[in-house]
Amino acid sequence: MQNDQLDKVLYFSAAQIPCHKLRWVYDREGISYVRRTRRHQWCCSDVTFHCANEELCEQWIQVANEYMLNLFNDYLSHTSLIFAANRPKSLLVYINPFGGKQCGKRIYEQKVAPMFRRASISADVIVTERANHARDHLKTEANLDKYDGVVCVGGDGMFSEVLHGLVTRIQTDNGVDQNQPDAELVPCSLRIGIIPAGSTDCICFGTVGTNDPVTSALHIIVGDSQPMDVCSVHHDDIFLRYSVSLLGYGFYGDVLTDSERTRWLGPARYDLSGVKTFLSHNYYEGTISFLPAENNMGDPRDKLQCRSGKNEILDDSGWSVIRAEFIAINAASMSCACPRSPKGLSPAAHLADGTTDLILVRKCSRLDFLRHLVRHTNKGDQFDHSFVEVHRVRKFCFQPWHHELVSLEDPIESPKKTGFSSICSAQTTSNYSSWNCDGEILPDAAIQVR
Ligand SMILES: Nc1ncnc2c1ncn2[C@@H]1O[C@H](COP(=O)(O)OP(=O)(O)OP(=O)(O)O)[C@@H](O)[C@H]1O
Repeated sequence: MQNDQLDKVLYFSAAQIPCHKLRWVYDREGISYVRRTRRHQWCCSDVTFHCANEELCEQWIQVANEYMLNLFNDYLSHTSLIFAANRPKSLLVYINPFGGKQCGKRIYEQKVAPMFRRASISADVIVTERANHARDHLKTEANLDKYDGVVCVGGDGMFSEVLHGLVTRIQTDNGVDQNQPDAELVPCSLRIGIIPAGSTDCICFGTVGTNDPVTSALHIIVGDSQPMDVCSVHHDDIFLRYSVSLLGYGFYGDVLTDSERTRWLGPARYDLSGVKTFLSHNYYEGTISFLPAENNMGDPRDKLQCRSGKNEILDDSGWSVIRAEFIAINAASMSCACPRSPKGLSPAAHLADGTTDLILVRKCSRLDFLRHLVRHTNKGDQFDHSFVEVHRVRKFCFQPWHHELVSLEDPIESPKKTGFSSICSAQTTSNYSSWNCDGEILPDAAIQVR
């Protein structure tokens, strides 16, 4: 095959197929594109090149490799994804071997590392040995000057570790006190890549649109980037955590608290805890105060998604205050979509404009709450209920109120905990719920978020 023929065939192959549905496979035998059909099968192939001479074959592979990466560059820029010209050359990779179905190491070694090698990216790999290993290493030891980016192989918890490690390190190096809620944080020049290998992988899904390690590796290789909002969470003047996806009090806090007891179940633990928490049907009293975003930031119900990264500094007037009984308070800084809930908690949440979508679900019947939950999985509008309101906000505070916990089914007496109901209400002894902050439980219920 002549050079120009290869050029044409490769061009047709790459130009006609959306990049997230495209994979390439090549070995000593030749090179082929693999394309996903409508029935989600992998069908081969648009180009296959065979060569008896090994050295010549290597040369073809090298040439084709350069062509393919250039074509993906063109493809990405034509489809208006934000494209950064400076591709990474050196990466620091953290693998959580225990995330999701415990496949992180295999995914990286079999799918991602070969692609990085072919793209001439050098990677220092650390397989974590304990929770917070990646965070602590980034905070104190890692020589960040050596790298163009940090990659985490795992789920949302792993991403959160890397985010905390990096942001904290940059602030420490620059003398910024994270405990000051109004401190101006120093931006971090290193980008974070996510190779999905967790249970929900909601951050990867919300930014890339799919949970596929090969697609994510391609985005990393070509230097694609997506800015993201990061919320800081404080209790009085103590920094607690950063959040990029969901801050949930009530229902999602209770689900997480319960699911932590059954980690051995793997991803199925969320289903079990979801059902138990739903059946418990707890509600919590508290005061939520929030600073609404300006009108030009859109509305959570306008169905207009935005990934642009605009973020103006504005004044702090116009706070609203609501005191009520809530089944759930959720702040979604991104859609929080995942394969199970393709729309997510707030389908039109903007990815990077300095706002979060605050969803307040007030006390309602169990059936009404079920209707609300089911609408996350179908075409119905989950905000179109009298007991649900949603606001796009820049800041908010929550203060819980002491309250004797009662069942909605029986507001006079406390629930009796026998038989099946004891399973359902096993976690309901507290007056407060907890905040689920991107999959981690916060130690305080009273928080300030900006
Ligand atoms: N070697 C390790 N041993 C035990 N825990 C670890 C280790 N490395 C990381 N962790 C912790 O495991 C937790 C869960 O990891 P991860 O987010 O990768 O998977 P997941 O919880 O299954 O997925 P998701 O967060 O998407 O639901 C993280 O909070 C992380 O701190």
